Amino acid sequence: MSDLIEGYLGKTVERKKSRVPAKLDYIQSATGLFLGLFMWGHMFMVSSILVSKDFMYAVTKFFEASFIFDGGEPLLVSILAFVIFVIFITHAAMGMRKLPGNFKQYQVMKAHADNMGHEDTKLWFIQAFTGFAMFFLGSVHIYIIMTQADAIGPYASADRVWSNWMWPLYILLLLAVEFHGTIGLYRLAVKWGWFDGDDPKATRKKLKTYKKALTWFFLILGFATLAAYMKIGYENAQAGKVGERYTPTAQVIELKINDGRVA
Ligand code: HEM
Ligand code: HEM
Repeated sequence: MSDLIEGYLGKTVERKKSRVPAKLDYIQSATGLFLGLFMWGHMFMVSSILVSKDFMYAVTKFFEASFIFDGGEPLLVSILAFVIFVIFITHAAMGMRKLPGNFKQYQVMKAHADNMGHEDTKLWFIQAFTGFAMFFLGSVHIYIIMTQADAIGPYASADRVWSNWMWPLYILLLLAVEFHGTIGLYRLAVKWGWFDGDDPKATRKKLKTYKKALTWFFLILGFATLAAYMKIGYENAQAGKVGERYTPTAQVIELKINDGRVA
């Protein structure tokens, strides 16, 4: 009954405003923070290919807990991807509340932003746009990784990027997630006053510089990584090796020794 009254009148029986919006904001910030930090880790793990194929192979096997399960267990990566997907969907559901719902709302927001000429208000627009794009781009990626966790590795990932045409999607997703993530973390720091100190204005300026530096850093790292997978995928396609799995150098040497070819 009280839900019904609040539903129609926008106030509880005690004439108080609901606390739900504040809770939803908190969930949005918490999931955003988690995803933002997760993505930093993610970009470093994925960029292991820039060191060497063997290193990327070792990182993959580490996440499959090959130190416990012989040869690794990709199901663990599927479970991790599922958990991330749930957090991603929760965050997106909270984010939907902030997107303009019709053209009139959009027009009001745009006029307000233009009129204010305030950089942080413009940042909000970028965040709404990149967030919307990730509904589609992020879902495709996470679903594929979750259902094909056994196909992660120096060759399998490169084949997916090149031969399975994931690179155009990754270019867009990389741009969206890097802008959205760093702007989001910046906004969080400002919103909750994490590093305010004695002079919040000076802090905001500093935070802006960090934001810019981090965006550039992760974009350059991300595009270098993507180029590395594209190159390996292209070479595999040229050599007719698409679908072949990578054998780490140590294992190749061992095989050769067992074969009697190396004394
Ligand atoms: C479908 C996917 C997503 C949608 C629709 C979405 C939407 C949004 C929106 C609209 C905001 C603005 C909230 C505000 O300023 O009041 C936001 C904030 C944020 N998002 Fe996302 N987002 C998505 C995915 C992600 C991902 C993958 C990350 C990780 C990099 C992320 C990190 C953040 C952060 C750190 C914030 C700041 C939280 C806050 O201001 O409370 N988001 N998101
Ligand atoms: C547990 C969850 C996740 C796992 C295990 C994972 C794994 C991977 C792997 C293995 C790659 C290399 C390419 C491939 O194999 O297809 C990759 C690339 C990529 N992932 Fe994820 N991913 C996860 C979640 C996410 C999320 C939530 C986002 C952003 C919304 C994201 C954005 C990207 C981007 C942009 C690339 C291209 C990398 C680059 O250009 O440097 N991933 N991911």
